[in-house]
Amino acid sequence: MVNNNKVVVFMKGVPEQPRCGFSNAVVQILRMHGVQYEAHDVLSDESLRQGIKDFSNWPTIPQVFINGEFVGGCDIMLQMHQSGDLIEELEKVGIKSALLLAKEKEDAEKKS
Ligand SMILES: N[C@@H](CCC(=O)N[C@@H](CS)C(=O)NCC(=O)O)C(=O)O
Ligand code: FES
Repeated sequence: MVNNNKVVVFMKGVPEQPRCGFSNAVVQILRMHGVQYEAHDVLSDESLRQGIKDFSNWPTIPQVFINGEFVGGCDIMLQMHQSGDLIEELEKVGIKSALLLAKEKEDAEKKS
């Protein structure tokens, strides 16, 4: 499952309707960066809810995987967003963040 897409998210609810503030925060961060991802609702599958915790050895939901590797939950994603590390991690797997694109556009306009 974690290899189905470059970015895979295990969350409570669905991206269109998150059912927890922590899951909602991850959805909002990924939206800001314009990232396409696959999401799984652990509330609709109790075995997935426990299974993903055992798999990543991380006790809570949400969980974000990039290129099959566990990256973190809400706090880590927020930290990576604020530090700029998220842009770098996405770039490593060939995803260009929408925030980076916007910044490049702005810089180009300043020059011209
Ligand atoms: N500090 C966590 C917040 C997430 C969290 O605390 N999740 C709790 C409440 S939604 C959780 O998953 N508890 C276990 C469960 O509901 O299965 C993070 O950075 O992701
Ligand atoms: S469902 Fe209550 S804090 Fe996430």
